[in-house]
Amino acid sequence: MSENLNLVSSTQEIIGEALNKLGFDEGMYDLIKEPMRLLTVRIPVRMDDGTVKTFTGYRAQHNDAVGPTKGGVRFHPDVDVEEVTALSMWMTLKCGIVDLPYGGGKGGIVCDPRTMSIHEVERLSRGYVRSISQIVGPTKDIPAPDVFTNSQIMAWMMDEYSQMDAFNSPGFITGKPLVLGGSQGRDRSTALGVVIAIEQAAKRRGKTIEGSRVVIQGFGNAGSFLAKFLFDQGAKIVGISDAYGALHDPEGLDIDYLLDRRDSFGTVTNLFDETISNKELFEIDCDILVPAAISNQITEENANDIKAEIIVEAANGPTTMGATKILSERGILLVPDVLASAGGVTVSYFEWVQNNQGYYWTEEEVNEKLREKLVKAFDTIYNLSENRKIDMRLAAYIVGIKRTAEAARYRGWA
Ligand SMILES: NC(=O)C1=CN([C@@H]2O[C@H](COP(=O)(O)OP(=O)(O)OC[C@H]3O[C@@H](n4cnc5c(N)ncnc54)[C@H](O)[C@@H]3O)[C@@H](O)[C@H]2O)C=CC1
Ligand SMILES: O=C(O)CCC(=O)C(=O)O
Repeated sequence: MSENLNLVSSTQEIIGEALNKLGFDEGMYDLIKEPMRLLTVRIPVRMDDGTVKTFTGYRAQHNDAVGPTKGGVRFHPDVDVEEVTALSMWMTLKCGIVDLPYGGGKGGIVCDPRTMSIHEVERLSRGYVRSISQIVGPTKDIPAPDVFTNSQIMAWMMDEYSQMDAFNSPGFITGKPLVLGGSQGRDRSTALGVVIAIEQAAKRRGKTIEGSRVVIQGFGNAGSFLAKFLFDQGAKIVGISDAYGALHDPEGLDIDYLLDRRDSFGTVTNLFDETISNKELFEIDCDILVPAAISNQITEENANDIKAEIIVEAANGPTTMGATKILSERGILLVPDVLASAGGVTVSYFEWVQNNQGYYWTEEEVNEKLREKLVKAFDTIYNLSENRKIDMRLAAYIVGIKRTAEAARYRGWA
């Protein structure tokens, strides 16, 4: 039988198991198994050549029992309703794990910004905000960056919303440039969160970052800052990739050189003649593996080829359920996405708090608060997984879904 690659049904399965272990009934599962709101929009955009092209976009709001929904917007050709739905569910789990007063949301547009001009991307970004404006807002649903979106796109989206609202609304979106109310540290927060997760995982295995051999899939916002942090702490980055291929050097890649030369979409392999495939990247001999690109990369097909002792998921949904089981049986410590990649939304929350207060913190304050939340979450989830003899993904789902389920029960929704 071929394995289940469906992101929604595999997420539903673990959520069902987590709710069951927490003692909630079928009614709660029925409420939480799908987004409460899911909007599909068609966005006409005037292209530079004068023609009009219509794009499809989505915004999923998984559950707002705890508070407004929160989550990024992805611009990618593979975006579809299944992916956006699963991503919104994972955001609920992340917010629960790091104890933020939010539910999960996520958005996406089916497009390839790598083939569009900057003006076309701006018109598309503004059109998306107009299309979803009725269901989003600083106290309803707060977007942020994700794959192939960045602080410039957040700035256009914030401006469009502010123009419609007729007053400045910095709290409408996070991941903004600093001059528009962005937070210190938001650009590197996802990577810093992953570093904290790696530190904690390494400690449990008697290892340190210094001297470890690391492979990272993806060299965008998450992957490139991560590579830099680890490189500066004395790790050897022996493999790195982008959408077109991968680089491998057993002696360690020169991360500063790669950072200098990469483009804004995290592409770096085009600079080299000798590359390997993303598939081969996962087979490289290393101590720590970090998928930091797209979903369904570690499957039953390649889980047995992985050499790393620790896997920390910076990407959303990189490992299938079947592969999670294989890796757990092989004794590999897998730190799941909903914990390891929660640094981004944590600092997004800090950004929103600062916008609401109109008072801004230093990068040291931001990083200290981020570390406190992530170390606490890691300890709770690791200890739960050890005590109950379950993998860290199920432990993370139990911790992550609890607050939403309790809030829904108090509200009388289930
Ligand atoms: N940016 C953020 O704050 C957060 C991002 N994440 C997750 O981290 C992952 C990476 O996101 P970002 O770094 O923000 O995106 P990005 O757009 O900055 O970089 C994406 C990277 O993935 C590579 N990539 C794209 N398609 C690929 C493919 N088919 N095969 C292999 N590589 C491919 C790109 O070449 C690029 O290097 C995603 O799963 C995202 O959802 C998770 C939490 C927060
Ligand atoms: O920063 C945020 O609000 C959301 C980040 C995000 O989309 C994610 O963690 O996948």
